[in-house]
This record gives sequence, C-alpha cells and structure tokens, in this order.
Amino acid sequence: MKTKIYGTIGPACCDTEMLVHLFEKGMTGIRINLSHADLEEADAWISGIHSAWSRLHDGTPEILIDLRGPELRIGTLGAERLLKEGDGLSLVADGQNNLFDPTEIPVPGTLLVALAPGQEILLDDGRIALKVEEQFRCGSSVAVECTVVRGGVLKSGKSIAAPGVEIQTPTLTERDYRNLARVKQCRITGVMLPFVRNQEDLKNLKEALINEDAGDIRIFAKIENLQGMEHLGELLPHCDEIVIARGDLGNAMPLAKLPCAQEEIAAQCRKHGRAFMVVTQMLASMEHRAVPTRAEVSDIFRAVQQGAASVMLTGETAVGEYPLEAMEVLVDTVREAEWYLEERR
Ligand SMILES: Nc1ncnc2c1ncn2[C@@H]1O[C@H](COP(=O)(O)OP(=O)(O)O)[C@@H](O)[C@H]1O
Ligand SMILES: C=C(OP(=O)(O)O)C(=O)O
Repeated sequence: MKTKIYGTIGPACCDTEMLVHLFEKGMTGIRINLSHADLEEADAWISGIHSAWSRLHDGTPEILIDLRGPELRIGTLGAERLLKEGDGLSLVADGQNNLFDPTEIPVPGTLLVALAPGQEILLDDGRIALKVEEQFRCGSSVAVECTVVRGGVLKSGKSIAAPGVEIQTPTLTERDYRNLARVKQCRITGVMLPFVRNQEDLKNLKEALINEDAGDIRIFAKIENLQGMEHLGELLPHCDEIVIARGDLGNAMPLAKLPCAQEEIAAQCRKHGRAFMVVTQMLASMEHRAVPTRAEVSDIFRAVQQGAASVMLTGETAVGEYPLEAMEVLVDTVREAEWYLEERR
C-alpha cells in the first residue's frame, strides 16, 4: 500500500492555487491544527481544500483536524518576543497577564501551580528552554519567575512542556467539543487527539464523535509523552492510527533516545497490525531553504522502511518559505523508498 502524505495547512499554503499545486505534487491529505485556529475560522480553508481537490480528483480529500485535548500551549502574546539567555521572565496565568509586558508569558494556570524551583520548561518543541526560579502570588493566582536557559524567538500559541510534571486535564476542552460539532458539515475524515494518556481518552473521543453522528471518522492517537508510550498497548485497539509526534515526544526524553522510541512504537504497531504515522521536522531545514539536508531525506527513508502508513509535514507547509518544494521532496523520497524496498523484497 502506498504511504499517505499529509501537509499541515497554514498561512503559507492556504491559497487555493497553492493547494492545487500541493495536491498535484502528490500530497494525499491535509491537517488543520486547531491549536492555532477554530474549525469555524478555517471554513474558507476547508472550501479551498475541497475545490483544489475536485480540480484533480474525484471523491473527497482527506482532511484531519488536530484537537487541543490535554495539550498545553502558551496564550496570545501582544507581539513576538526575543528571549535571550540569562533573561528573567514571568509565567502568568493565561488571561491575567498584561498583553504588552514583554517579561510576561501567559500559560495555563493548571501548569503554574505544579512548577517547583529548578523545573525545566520547554517552549516551541524545545527550541527555547527556561528554568523555574520561584513561585509567587499574582492577584488571585500564582505566577512563576524563570530564567531563560536557551533563547529564541517566541510566538503566540507555541507548545509548553514541563518534563516530568503530570497535570490532570480532561480529554477534551470546551473548544474541542465546539469543533467536533462541526466535523460532519466540514466533511472531516480524521481526528487527531494530542497527548493521549490512556484508553479512556480515546473512548471519550469516540463517544463525543458518536454524539455528533460522526462515529465513522477515523481516530489518530498522538503519542507525545512517556505516559502515552507506556500505555501504547491499550491504545492500539481504540484508534485507527498511531501518530509518532516527535516534536513533543522529543521533549519527554533526551533527544538521543527519540529514534529508539520511534522504533519501539513502530515495532509495536507492526506487531499488532495498527497503522502509524511519522511526523515533525521531516524537512525542517526547508522552512527556510529550498533544498533538504541529506539527514532529512534519510529520515524519510527510515520512516518508510519502518512501515509508516503515513508521513506528514508541519511547519514546512504551514509557515515555511518553500511549501511546494518541501512537498515535492517528501513525495519523491517516499515514493523512491517504496520502490527500492519493494524491488529488494
Ligand atoms: N491554522 C494556523 N493558523 C496560523 N498559523 C498556523 C496554523 N497552523 C500552524 N500554524 C503555524 O505553523 C507552525 C507550525 O505548525 P504546527 O507544527 O502545526 O504547529 P505547532 O508546532 O505549534 O504544533 C505553528 O506553530 C504556527 O505558528
Ligand atoms: C505533530 C506534533 O504535534 P503539534 O504540531 O501539535 O505540536 C508533534 O508534537 O510532533
């Protein structure tokens, strides 16, 4: 079976003509990351995806939505922030921050109370790292003073992780339920659930889909932390596809262990006949360059060799400077790998 190839829609590729070109290159489906937009806001994009697809193919395109679920994200910043090593800043409960104070970062209040001095904080898939100095009271809630350990530019809505800290959050947010209410009318074909922790999370999602008369929509379980990895066996029967979400999963362990984790998840999926997707930073250098690195094309080959049912681009198509070139490299490398592995059989 041919590997499915997804892109992530974003400002860099949402134009209908661009979507036509992406489908022409061989993209087989698209993901809408609902951490950055609601399904209602993405209405025009969805029409564009359908009309681009219908210019080339019969039937309907595969459209996946990626819910918020138990995932933690920073809130809205007044402007992007350059964080420099050694800088001090405060993490403040989302909604209680001053939007224009460059030293305040809005984060989920549930996370703040669980942060002790010395705790490592990773932002934007670990590109930026902070160390917690101390907790202090801020209005009716707590805030946390941090020092920047690894700097970078921070934008609104990026991921935030506190390795080793577990936070009890429900499977689905109110916003997720609002988005799920629209999946049928938007002709969504798959739903991704981030940070799946146990089979209950997947059962809750299934129930919510059934309540929307959408029980046939495929469920993608994103493995993004150690809890998800530990419970992989119980997740397999309750989803249609496992997603090896290397961005966040890479925050949960030393990066040197990430390829081992990928192989371990892939092996379990192969053993139990469950489809899996490999995603994140497959062609990260192509966000800003028209050619990939040798290491990136080898990574794509490896995913196909491991038996991935799907692969997906994220920032490369959502915000990259070369979405079409990146899609072409992904499609060509996947198809070449498939051909080579088939020939050698
Ligand atoms: N629907 C969207 N609207 C605006 N920007 C988006 C959207 N989806 C993605 N992006 C941008 O593209 C980046 C990479 O996409 P993705 O990997 O899906 O997000 P993230 O890494 O934040 O989970 C995001 O961080 C965000 O800046
Ligand atoms: C695909 C991933 O999820 P997101 O883009 O939501 O961070 C990931 O973490 O690898």
